[in-house]
Amino acid sequence: MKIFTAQQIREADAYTIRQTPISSLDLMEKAAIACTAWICRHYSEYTPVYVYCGLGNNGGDGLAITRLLRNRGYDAHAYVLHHSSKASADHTANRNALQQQYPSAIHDIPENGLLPQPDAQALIVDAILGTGLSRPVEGWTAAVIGQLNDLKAAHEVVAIDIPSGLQADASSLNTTVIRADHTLSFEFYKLAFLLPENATFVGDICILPIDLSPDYIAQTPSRFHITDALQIKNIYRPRKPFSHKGTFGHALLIAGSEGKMGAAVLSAKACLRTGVGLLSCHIPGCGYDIIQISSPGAMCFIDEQKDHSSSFHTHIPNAEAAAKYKTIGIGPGLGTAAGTCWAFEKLLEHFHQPMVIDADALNILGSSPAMLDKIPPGSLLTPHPKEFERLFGKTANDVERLELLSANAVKRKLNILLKGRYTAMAFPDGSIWFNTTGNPGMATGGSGDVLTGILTSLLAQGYTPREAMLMGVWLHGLSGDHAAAERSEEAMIAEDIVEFLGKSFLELRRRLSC
Ligand SMILES: NC(=O)C1=CN([C@@H]2O[C@H](COP(=O)(O)OP(=O)(O)OC[C@H]3O[C@@H](n4cnc5c(N)ncnc54)[C@H](OP(=O)(O)O)[C@@H]3O)[C@@H](O)[C@H]2O)[C@@H](O)CC1
Ligand SMILES: Nc1ncnc2c1ncn2[C@@H]1O[C@H](COP(=O)(O)OP(=O)(O)O)[C@@H](O)[C@H]1O
Ligand SMILES: [K+]
Repeated sequence: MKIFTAQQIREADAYTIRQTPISSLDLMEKAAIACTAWICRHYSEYTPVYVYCGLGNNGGDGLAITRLLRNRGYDAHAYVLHHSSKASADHTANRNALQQQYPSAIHDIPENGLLPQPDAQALIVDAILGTGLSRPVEGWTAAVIGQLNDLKAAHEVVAIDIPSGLQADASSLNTTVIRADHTLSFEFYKLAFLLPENATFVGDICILPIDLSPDYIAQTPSRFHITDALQIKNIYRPRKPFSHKGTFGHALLIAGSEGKMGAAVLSAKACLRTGVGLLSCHIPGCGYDIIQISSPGAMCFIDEQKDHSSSFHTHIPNAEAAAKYKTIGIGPGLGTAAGTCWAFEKLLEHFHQPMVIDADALNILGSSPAMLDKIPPGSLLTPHPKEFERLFGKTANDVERLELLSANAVKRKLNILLKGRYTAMAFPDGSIWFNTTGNPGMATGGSGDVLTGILTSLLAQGYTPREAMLMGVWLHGLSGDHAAAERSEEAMIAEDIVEFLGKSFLELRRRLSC
């Protein structure tokens, strides 16, 4: 699914009005019908509704929602805030429609006027400012938003299209923005919804289709995207009847150190459960029994060191030997001992196929930036925000961080993801894809190690690095969702993500047969 900028959304709107029989007012009505239906599904007709409307089309939506809620028996009132000198045409048309049917439902609040004190249990609907925001809010408008935010402890807030004050495509850090519990947005996610710094503004997101022109959507290029099930279904390749273990690649996993063998176990299990043909693990001496007992499907090399690994480079003594392994996954629980750093550098001398680099392997790169230049093009780097910062440096806000992520993916021809609620995946072509599967139950030690195993497995099986990243991150989140559904977000642990990989694959297969 594409993510459009506010400007592109305006163009989609205009294109739809030009190319189809639908008028701009009809489109607003569709949007308002969808929002009203959502509100009616979630709040009883005894809920008083206070709709705060601006003077643009976002306010027009609010006025139409007030009328439609009244039609459904709700005690809804529109408070029109005079933050500007003139109202938009569709705002005025909807004001007139509300005035005609329910004159007592409209309340004008002049600039610097006071807001009403909402009844107990009232729902607040924010239709003050939408994608037409042209500057950060300040003065009276900021004060109004501040007052509404102060009511949040006692009232739920539903934002229409986007929380007022939030910029769709730029950082809104240190500006005044509505703090919504739910955001009902039209047709597309906005980039701002996916940034961690906006989590407290956006709340839960619901995307409501309003039938904007499919032609415009298909023809218009976008740099930002959301991965969806259909796309993953197209990437997924079911196994052929005559395939054998050689068909699905041999992966080498370099992981674990004393006290952190669990990370190696989780990665190895995930790699096996994702379908790799053969898996060899290189681990320190202390981990032999642990890996052999926990993951009997994996083969095992033991390092000469007991507590860390320092000789894994010997598996790839020259370019010919590299061909034995389709890919290498390195990093989970590895540690950053001097011998490990040295062996990693030596490994990169002869291994030039795309590999998966995570955790301590990223930390090693962070403290030795020249090594970054030696990472094979096409490799997958999987930092969480702290590892990202160690690798590429600090940024002032989340939008700048996305740019830094993308710039490195392009410059270094790497596939780099940034983990989070909506993991961002940056590709060498400059595009950025966000993943929506997953849940806070995955915020538990070892979840990332599982992802490394999944990605390593998919690369070994011959998926391209881009396919492996898109599909692996999606599967990882979906398996986390299955684990949470069955075992709760609290009780689920990283191993559960591995256990539910099977259910996720079955779901992919089912979708394939639909
Ligand atoms: N596209 C779609 O798919 C559909 C879009 N629809 C809806 O249209 C919305 C976009 O409407 P829009 O373009 O009229 O802009 P909107 O957000 O109401 O703001 C403009 C007003 O705000 C003002 N203003 C701006 N910044 C300000 C500030 N910082 N502080 C104070 N004032 C500020 C500006 O006034 P001025 O700049 O002149 O002072 C003007 O009065 C969109 O979000 C969605 O809800 C649906 O109805 C149908 C389908
Ligand atoms: N709130 C969340 N919603 C969705 N996914 C999450 C959430 N919290 C964590 N995750 C996922 O869990 C994984 C955690 O990775 P990481 O921090 O590297 O864990 P560890 O180092 O303990 O293995 C990431 O893939 C991340 O996207
Ligand atoms: K709004």
